[in-house]
Amino acid sequence: MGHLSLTARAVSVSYGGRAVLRDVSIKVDAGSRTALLGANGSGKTTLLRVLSGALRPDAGEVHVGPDLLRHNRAGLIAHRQRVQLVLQDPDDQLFAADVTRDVSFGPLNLRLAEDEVRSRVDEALDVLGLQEMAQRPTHQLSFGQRKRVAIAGAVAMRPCLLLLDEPTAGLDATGVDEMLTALQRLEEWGTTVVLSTHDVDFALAWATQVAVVDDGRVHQGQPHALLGDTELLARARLRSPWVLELASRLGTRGTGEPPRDLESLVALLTDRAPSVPAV
Ligand SMILES: Nc1ncnc2c1ncn2[C@@H]1O[C@H](COP(=O)(O)OP(=O)(O)OP(=O)(O)O)[C@@H](O)[C@H]1O
Repeated sequence: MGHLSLTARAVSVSYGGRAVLRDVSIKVDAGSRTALLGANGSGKTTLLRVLSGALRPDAGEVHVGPDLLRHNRAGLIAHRQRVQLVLQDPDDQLFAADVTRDVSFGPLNLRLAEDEVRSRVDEALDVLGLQEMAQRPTHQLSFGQRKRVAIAGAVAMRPCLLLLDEPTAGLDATGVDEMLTALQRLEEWGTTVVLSTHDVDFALAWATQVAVVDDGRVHQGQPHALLGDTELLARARLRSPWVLELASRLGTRGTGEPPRDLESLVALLTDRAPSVPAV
């Protein structure tokens, strides 16, 4: 396998005459961790669909490494063997009776030999930490587990690039930790991951490069530079990272000792008065 870069150049998409992406360019470096950030409805899914080949843009081009994505049958088959998109809602993707059958679907469709299918499915379940659930009916799994099964289905296709639409949305803290472990293993396994999120703090903790969707345009850069640009974040209807928010609140409070108890810290961050005055 091995990492490959993914590039979109001058991409525009409109739905019914309404522009969602306007002359957008983005470069996902081979081996990077790229977070695509934007508010609800900003166009993240649309861009991921363009990158995956599922949506043909009105204008612009997509390249994997040096190869141009062509929207004919052969071009799309070749592209999908390298780039896989996992949808936000696992229930849009899972349909087989149990986990193994679901994850086998893609490799079986490639008409691979039985041994090869089995080895790909084992590998995908292992990377996603799902071996113990291999025989379980998918509908009995938790939402977070179903999300990982959907990713395993894409991983079984052995893509170089994995596009994950909101992989942490709707997960509790344990689910997010399990997803982070899976992302780490995918990276070690040689897959470059691009994910969409509106969680600025998650992007700051995970990504090596970020792209912010703002009114049909995409701004790309280093996480610390872009996510420190509070004007851009406000325009894109995204929250500032909590560390910046805390630092700014502490700054306006003068040079005294910062509060150490949770209640006073929450009060500092939210303007909510503590029930017991902080000393
Ligand atoms: N097939 C479609 N036909 C018409 N409009 C669409 C279609 N798909 C998306 N849109 C519209 O395009 C805009 C961008 O949608 P998109 O799903 O790409 O945003 P998003 O950033 O992924 O949103 P969310 O965070 O809510 O998933 C939205 O206003 C949406 O309603």
